[in-house]
Amino acid sequence: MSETPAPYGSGAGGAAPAPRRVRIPHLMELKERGERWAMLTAYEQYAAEIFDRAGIPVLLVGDSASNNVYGNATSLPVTVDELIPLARAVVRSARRALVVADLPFGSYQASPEQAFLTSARFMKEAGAHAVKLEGGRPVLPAIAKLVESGVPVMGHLGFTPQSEHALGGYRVQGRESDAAKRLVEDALAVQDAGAFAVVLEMVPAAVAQEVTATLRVPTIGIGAGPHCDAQVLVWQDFAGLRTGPMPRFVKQYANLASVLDEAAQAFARDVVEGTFPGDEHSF
Ligand SMILES: Nc1nc(=O)c2c([nH]1)NC[C@@H]1CN(c3ccc(C(=O)N[C@@H](CCC(=O)O)C(=O)O)cc3)CN21
Ligand SMILES: CC(C)C(=O)C(=O)O
Ligand SMILES: [Mg+2]
Repeated sequence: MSETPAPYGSGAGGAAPAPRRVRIPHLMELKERGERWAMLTAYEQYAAEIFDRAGIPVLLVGDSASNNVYGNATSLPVTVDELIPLARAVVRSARRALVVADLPFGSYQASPEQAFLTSARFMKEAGAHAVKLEGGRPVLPAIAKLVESGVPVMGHLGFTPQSEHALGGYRVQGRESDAAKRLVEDALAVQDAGAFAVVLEMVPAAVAQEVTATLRVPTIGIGAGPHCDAQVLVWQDFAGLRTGPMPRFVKQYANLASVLDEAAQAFARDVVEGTFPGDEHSF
């Protein structure tokens, strides 16, 4: 009769049956029905559990862990060995969401074979359900190789942070009409190579609208206007955990930094003043 408490890390549901995992065909159905959806990044257990419980259907273990977990200034330095344990934690913690692992800079550009070996590591060692990689024409053979080999691929066009030095910084892409035309062509090529979705980062809303209308697979916008099939934000941005200047495309839905600031100050004060621990915390 006594209830055994769920062990730490077992998730909120305890003995509840595992809900059905979101599958890629479902994302196509949502597009056909005109239903929009949200994606968030996640890099660890509690964020993954919370977003999964909230019904976010796709979680991205972004290479943005580089500058949101590992303390780097950009996404360039993060390695496969650093991302795999984070992806594993998210896969273990999300019961329903599809978990996509972002392939970091240098782990797929050399050849389709390199892209496959890196993706196989994310799938075998972390249990990732799909991978994401950046770029258009240069990565089409890699996308085709992955898809032929059973690896679902999410594309990423527009501003591609791994190329920030080549692109000359954080800038909107596809503003000129020839660049917009190339973006639509690249998106079609990425789809035709087999990608199941395409992230569009920092592109004019009208261009993202055209890509969204052209593609059969869903577009996922970040700074790409309201017409995409889905939207993605980095979780430390949307939750206000990160402080400092935010890109214009971020909407802050909470202010976790100030919540934790106050909590840390209160804890420190209680310890200094001797009011923590109290009798109720002591044995
Ligand atoms: N926390 C975080 N959020 C992100 O959205 C994000 C990352 N990290 N790391 C990887 C990339 C880098 N990205 C970024 C980073 C900065 C800007 C930025 O500063 N944008 C400014 C300037 C735009 C301009 O000059 O045109 C903005 O106001 O949007 C944009 C995208 C998006 N990704
Ligand atoms: C912002 C998303 C699309 C991303 O690539 C990342 O978080 O690394
Ligand atoms: Mg990324």
